[in-house]
Amino acid sequence: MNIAAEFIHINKQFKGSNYMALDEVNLSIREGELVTILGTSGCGKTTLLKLVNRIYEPDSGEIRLFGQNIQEMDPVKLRRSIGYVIQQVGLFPHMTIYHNIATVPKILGWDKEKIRKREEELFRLVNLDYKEFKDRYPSQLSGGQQQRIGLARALAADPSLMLLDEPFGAIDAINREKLQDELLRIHEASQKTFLFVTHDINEAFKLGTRVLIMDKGQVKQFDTPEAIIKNPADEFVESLIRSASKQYFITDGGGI
Ligand SMILES: Nc1ncnc2c1ncn2[C@@H]1O[C@H](COP(=O)(O)OP(=O)(O)OP(=O)(O)O)[C@@H](O)[C@H]1O
Repeated sequence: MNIAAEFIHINKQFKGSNYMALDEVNLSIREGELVTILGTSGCGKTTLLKLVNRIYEPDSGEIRLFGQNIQEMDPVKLRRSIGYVIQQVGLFPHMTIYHNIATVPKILGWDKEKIRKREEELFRLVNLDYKEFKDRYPSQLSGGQQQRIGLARALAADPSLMLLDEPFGAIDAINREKLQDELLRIHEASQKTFLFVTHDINEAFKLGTRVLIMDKGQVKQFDTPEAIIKNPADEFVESLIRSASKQYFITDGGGI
């Protein structure tokens, strides 16, 4: 299987800070994986994502996407080739849902018919009725619906990599479960590589094909949910698992 993203000796320390936001991070992520990134507040999860779309630059080290060093890529083109979903959604308030989703396809020069077909496909994918929602403005949608549109917009130009930073963090528990199930379905259907930041342990273990556990800028463990539960790498990982709700760790089947 191809390698989608590689982090090679990545270090990052913010100006004025006396510790490393990322400390010697080495990772290799395969194409098609849904990697969840889990850790305590301030451990470097968001920084790791923002290095991938070059909102931040590392102090040292190299990041490769599909074999290409991102330092050698034009940052604007790079960002257009990556889907990015954040907790605050970030839809343009003065644009209809249709035009929000069409932003990147328009920049890429798609014709109207191609955009319309893609929109219909995306609405189906995120489970919203095209006719009902396309002409609404973001403020006329619930938080969960907005986040679905955020997801659709990020997927619009068929990016090979999706970065998701706590996308469901502000959604109530019931809708959050639904969105998680939809995300799993979308990932399965798209076979794209997803990097998903969360501080919710249940979410990380439910969604991740592999879970990346971080603490103080360092990778503590990177493995499948089952392997982490069976063999936590150290006390930090063990205590994280212990602190999780019983939902995914103690079930009738005895596992996740
Ligand atoms: N732009 C910045 N300038 C200075 N320090 C920063 C900046 N961005 C992040 N940091 C610091 O780097 C460290 C890692 O931050 P980061 O946002 O990556 O953490 P996180 O794991 O995503 O946390 P959370 O779960 O709370 O969002 C923190 O100590 C944070 O204060």
